[in-house]
Amino acid sequence: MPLTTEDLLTRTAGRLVVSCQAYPGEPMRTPETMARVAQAVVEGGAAAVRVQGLDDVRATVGAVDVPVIGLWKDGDEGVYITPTLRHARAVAEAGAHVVALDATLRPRPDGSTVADLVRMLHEECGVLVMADCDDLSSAVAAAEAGADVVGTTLAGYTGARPRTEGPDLELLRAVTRELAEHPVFAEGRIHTHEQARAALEAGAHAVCVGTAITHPTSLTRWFVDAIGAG
Ligand SMILES: CC(=O)N[C@H](C=O)[C@@H](O)[C@H](O)[C@H](O)COP(=O)(O)O
Repeated sequence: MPLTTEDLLTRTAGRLVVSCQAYPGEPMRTPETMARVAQAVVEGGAAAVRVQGLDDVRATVGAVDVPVIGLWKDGDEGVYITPTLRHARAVAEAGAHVVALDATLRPRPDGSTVADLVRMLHEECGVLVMADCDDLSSAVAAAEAGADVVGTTLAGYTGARPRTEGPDLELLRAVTRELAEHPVFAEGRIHTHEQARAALEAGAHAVCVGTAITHPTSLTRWFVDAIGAG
């Protein structure tokens, strides 16, 4: 049975989504490792997980019983999060319940629009869509295009907004106010419990945390820097 928007929203309301990603060349970058990390965060109470790469999606879908938000990062510049129809279809076929994709207003490499991607994912693949946005206008456009969930994922990474030290709460407030009933996931630079609570207070439907839970190299570096031991 495919996941419905209502199922996703019920399961994630006021809860934590955890992004489990390792980066190219890193020791933890294997699908088996990320699936284990996903299992570990689900044991801790994660309501859904977000994973990158087709093999990670396949491994994780078989390992956890929570919704899996899948994406395919192709490169690290420009539109790289599930950039084309081909990438989006592949993530859906790998088993993701929700496909996350770049929903900024920048042109996509295959000339597709967010509306094209949403239509294909809903009608042909039967999966949900998380729109990774970078500012208010892209969030409004993604909601209008029919994305099931809008995320603040790309705020601070495209030049549309300054890169705030923590989450971009100003944008989050503006998006939740403007979109009213449309669900918004707060994502990006949420590093503390207080920031997670503040994101929910700002109107987020759910909070997605990555680095501060699943990236030991960064966590270690933060401690090393804090004690001046680098
Ligand atoms: C900008 C971009 O490519 N963000 C990616 C999106 O999938 C991931 O690298 C982030 O880790 C994720 O968004 C979670 O954010 P944070 O790790 O800050 O909690």
